[in-house]
Amino acid sequence: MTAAIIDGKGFAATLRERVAALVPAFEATAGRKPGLTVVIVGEDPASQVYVRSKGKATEAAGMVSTTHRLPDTTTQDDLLALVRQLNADPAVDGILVQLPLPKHLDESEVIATIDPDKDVDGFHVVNAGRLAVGQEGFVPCTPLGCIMLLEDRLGDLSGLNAVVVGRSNIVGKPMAQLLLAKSCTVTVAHSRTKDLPEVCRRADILVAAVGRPEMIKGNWIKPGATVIDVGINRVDNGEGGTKLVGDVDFASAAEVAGAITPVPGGVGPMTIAVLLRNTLVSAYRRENVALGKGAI
Ligand SMILES: Nc1nc(=O)c2c([nH]1)NC[C@@H]1CN(c3ccc(C(=O)N[C@@H](CCC(=O)O)C(=O)O)cc3)C=[N+]21
Repeated sequence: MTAAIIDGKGFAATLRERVAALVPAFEATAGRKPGLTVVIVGEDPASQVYVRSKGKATEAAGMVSTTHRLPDTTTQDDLLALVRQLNADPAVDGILVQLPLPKHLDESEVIATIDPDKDVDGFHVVNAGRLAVGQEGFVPCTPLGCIMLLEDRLGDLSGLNAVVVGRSNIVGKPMAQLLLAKSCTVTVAHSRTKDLPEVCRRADILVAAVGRPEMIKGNWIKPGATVIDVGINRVDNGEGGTKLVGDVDFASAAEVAGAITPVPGGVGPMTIAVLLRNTLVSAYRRENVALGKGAI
């Protein structure tokens, strides 16, 4: 193996500490702590695990964590009414509605109802638009975490060829926008892309966000490239249990890449750390407390 392993878990721990260190100054001025409210509908066990770890991380950073657990039988009107109540609550700086929602609920209407200035997930179309035109708003946590890892590793990204594999609204598209804002030459590849391996081999920065376990192989990677694996796929481990793998075939990719994020321990932990960062930023903005540029 030749690639350096990018320690997302360690970077995320440091980011959470930096967020926590900025909470007391907010509290001293605003007279309250930053608050994140998570809404979860239904009993999906994986979602329950994520929501619990978000709650713990929020409290560990010195912020107020509130969780609304709603039953599977919740109606669209009930859910929209809760979101409107949270929009109006001055103690709530961030609202996160855990996705996916049960099938009878309309996700896009729920997201559209969240106040864009409390949308710490960055999923509202207003925030997607702000990102596209370079205005201040909220950027989705996973792609912002990826940019932080890339800049930590490479410094200035300008002029680099970046290939994003995947075009989802929550990762691929915002990732491409962020890389473009950093002056990369950006290609967005997807399931219909012709000769995907050849396109990937042009990348100095390769971001894999397709949701197909171990699809991207070592011989698709330019020697020395930086590989960011956003995939989190639970697969059979061949011993009657399961394991987590990314969208990149780690063993072969690590022979070729200059640096690579592991799964687990790479991008995943960054997502929660950036959520706390966005909540802190929201709190400072909403109370007009100054947070120096580049402070976090
Ligand atoms: N409104 C909304 N916002 C989200 O940000 C959101 C969501 N809904 N729904 C579910 C996905 C998934 N997600 C993850 C967060 C952390 C890890 C994470 O920390 N993963 C660990 C491993 C965790 C494990 O062992 O299962 C790692 O990669 O090392 C993974 C996945 C946020 N999501």
